[in-house]
Amino acid sequence: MTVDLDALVARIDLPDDDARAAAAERQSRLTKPTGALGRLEELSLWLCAAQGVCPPRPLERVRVIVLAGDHGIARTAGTSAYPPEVTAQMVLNFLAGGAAVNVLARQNGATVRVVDVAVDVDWTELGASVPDDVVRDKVRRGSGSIDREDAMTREEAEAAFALGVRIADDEVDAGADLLIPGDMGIGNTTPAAVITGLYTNQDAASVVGRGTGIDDATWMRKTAAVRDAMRRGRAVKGDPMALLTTVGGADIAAMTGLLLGAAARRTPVLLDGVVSCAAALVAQRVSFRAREWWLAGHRSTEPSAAAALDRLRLEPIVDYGLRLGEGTGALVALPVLVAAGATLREMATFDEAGVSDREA
Ligand SMILES: Cc1cc2ncn([C@H]3O[C@H](COP(=O)(O)O)[C@@H](O)[C@H]3O)c2cc1C
Ligand SMILES: O=C(O)c1cccnc1
Repeated sequence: MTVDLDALVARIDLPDDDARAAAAERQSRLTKPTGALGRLEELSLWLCAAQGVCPPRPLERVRVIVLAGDHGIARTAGTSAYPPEVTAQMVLNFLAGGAAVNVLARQNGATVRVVDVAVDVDWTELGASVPDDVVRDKVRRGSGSIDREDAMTREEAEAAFALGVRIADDEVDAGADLLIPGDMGIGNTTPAAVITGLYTNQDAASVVGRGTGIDDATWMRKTAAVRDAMRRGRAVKGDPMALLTTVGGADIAAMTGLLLGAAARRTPVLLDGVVSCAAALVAQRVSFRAREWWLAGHRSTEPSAAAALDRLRLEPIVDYGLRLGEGTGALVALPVLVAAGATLREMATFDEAGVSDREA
């Protein structure tokens, strides 16, 4: 199967400027001093533009899609503070509802879907029973050690990417009105740093962070691995699918497809941490319009997240020192976006409430 990127790009439009203008006009008539709701006003305009309607509809079916995959670099170079088997164990934790993403989703009335894109496990061997819809579309077991070999074949990258697009389509068809990309994969901050380093023109040391909490010696190994992978990836920077193949990972390829698929379906996205920001950088290389459908939920403490957000020109909604992934940062930001929509939708206008507007 090959992915027709041109056809996908052709389906990506810009959000609705008329709805945005109507939102700005309505904001100016609400019972508050002009501009007094600060960034909530800006977010409400964005939501109207993305939904193509003013006032905005309540967000009723927010879906977190956790894309799980392992990364060979965690085994060969030991770039994580935690062992690789945690990826599969956490997938089971997500399914049982015990992870941070489950708790935060429940708090917000959002739901979580987990997809095994490339977890390095055979579930039956492990003696675990995993629902068919979680494993059905698995692309491979783990991704290659990107400091020395490709993450996967081009065919696998395209299959993973197409899976992401398909997930976006399925979710939107099922009524999703906001998508949150979540990541789970020990070692995944390494390919995220590689991609971000390449697309923001920074060296390895500037984009490598502490991930799950690595010590100095591990940081040095991780930085060397990122440097080597960046060397391998530099030549294919201009070809997003080749970049994903060479130094990405199947889960990151799927996330890239998900972000573009959401844009093609005119569906807003709240980005999360380093992995979704790296996928967003790749997706932006495919379509510059796609970015207009995304908001940055939060600024992770990882240096590559800040670099990527800067390049994407996205100002995060919250900056709470989170460094977890899974979609958690986006879920912490979600109530702010919900509040922005609610004020624009539900506040009385000066006319309705009989409140005197400012003198013209
Ligand atoms: C228990 C646990 C739960 C997690 N949930 C998300 N991550 C996050 O941390 C990992 C990336 O960091 P690094 O590159 O340093 O391995 C990914 O699994 C990411 O999803 C977790 C990590 C752990 C250990
Ligand atoms: O902020 C993130 O997204 C992050 C940080 C560390 C590990 N995993 C994810």
